[in-house]
Amino acid sequence: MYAVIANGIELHYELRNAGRPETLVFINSLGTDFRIWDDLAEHFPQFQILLYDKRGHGLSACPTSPYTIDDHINDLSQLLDALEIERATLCGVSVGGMIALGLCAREPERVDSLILSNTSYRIGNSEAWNTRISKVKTSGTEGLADTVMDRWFSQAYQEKQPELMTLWRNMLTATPAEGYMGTCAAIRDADLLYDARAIEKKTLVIAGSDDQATPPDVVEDLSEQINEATYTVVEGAGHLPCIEQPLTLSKLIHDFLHDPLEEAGRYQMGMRVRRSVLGAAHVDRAERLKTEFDAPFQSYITENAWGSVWSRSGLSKRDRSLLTIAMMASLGHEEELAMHIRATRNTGASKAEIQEVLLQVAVYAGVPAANTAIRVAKDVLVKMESENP
Ligand SMILES: O=C(O)CC1=CCC(=O)O1
Repeated sequence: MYAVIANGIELHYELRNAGRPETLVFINSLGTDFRIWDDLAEHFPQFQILLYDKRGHGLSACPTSPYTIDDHINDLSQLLDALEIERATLCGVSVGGMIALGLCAREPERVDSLILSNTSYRIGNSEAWNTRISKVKTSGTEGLADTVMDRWFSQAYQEKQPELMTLWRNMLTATPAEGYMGTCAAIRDADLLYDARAIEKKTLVIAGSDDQATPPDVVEDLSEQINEATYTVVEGAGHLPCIEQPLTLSKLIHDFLHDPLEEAGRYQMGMRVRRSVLGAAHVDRAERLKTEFDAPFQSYITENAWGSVWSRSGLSKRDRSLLTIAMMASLGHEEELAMHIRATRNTGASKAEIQEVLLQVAVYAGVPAANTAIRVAKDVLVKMESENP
C-alpha cells in the first residue's frame, strides 16, 4: 500500500508497470475507489499506470466537507508532482472526468491527451445534489445505495452479475459520508464549460448508451465544446463502462491513443518515440550529424521504425526492446545491439532480462552469436553502471 501527502492530505495510490516512459492516470467517480479500473488497466501493459483514491474516498484521507472541484484538481496535480510524473494521459470517469478536464485546462503542458468517460462540464443540478447531500446526512451512503446502483449499472449487467452487484454496492457504502457529501458539493458547484472550450488536446469522449447519471446527450454536449474531441457510445453500458465492458473500452482507448497520424504526423510521433527510447542526446547527435545524403534514410527510420512500429500499443516498449536485442544479437549487428542495450535505461528492461534474452539467443541462434552479444552487452552495461552508479 502506498501513500503520499499531496495538497496537505494523505492520498492512497498505486503505480503499476512503474518506469514505463508513458503514463496513464485513471481518475475515479463519486463513491468508488480505484478497484473500478482493475479490469481495464490490465490491457495497458505498455504504460506506467497511476491509480489513486480521491480525497474522502477509498483509503485516502477524508477532510471535512464540502470540497471544491479545485481541491480535487489540486490533489491530482500535487500527486503527480510528488511522484515526479511530468506528463500523462488522463482518463477520468464522471467527476473523475471533470478533474481531468480541469487539470488539462489549468496545466496543459503536463497532459498528453484526455479520455473523458461518462462525464460533462456540468453534471446534474444544485437541487438534485442538495437533496442527495441531505439524504446522506440522515441515512449515510446506505440510504441511496439502491438508487445509485441503477445509475451506475445497466439493467443487463445487474441481472448478469448479481454477486458482483453486492460488492459494488459495498464499495459505495464503504465510502465515508463526509467524503461522499464533500464531493457531491464539488460536483454541484462545478461548471467547467470554459475549461472544456479551452482544451487543445486530443480528446476521446465516451458515453454509455444505458447511462442514467450522464446520459449520452449530456456527454455528447461536452464533446461538442472541445476542439479536438472524438465522441463514441459504448452500446449496452451504464455509467461505468470500465467495469461493465473493459475490453470494449480498452479497444477504443488503444485506437484513440495510437492514431499517430491524427496527433502530429508520423514523423513527429516517430521523433517522440525515438527520443523516449534512445534518449534525447542520441537523437540530437544523429540530427546534428545528418547530411543531405542520409536525410531520407533518417526520415525513413523515424517515420517507419519509430512512428509506425515502435509507437504501436500492442507490445510494451520493454517487450519491443527485449525483442530487438534478441534480433540484433542473432543477426550479429554489434553497433545496433550496443545502442539497444543502452536504451534499456529508458524502456525499463532490466539487466537480468537482458541476460535471459541472450541465453535464449544461444539456444535459437547459436552459441557464437550469443557469445559476441554477451561481450557487447557486458561492455555497455559496465559503462552504463559507471555513468550512473
Ligand atoms: O452517483 C451517481 O449518480 C453517478 C455519478 C455522478 C457523478 C459521479 O462521479 O458519479
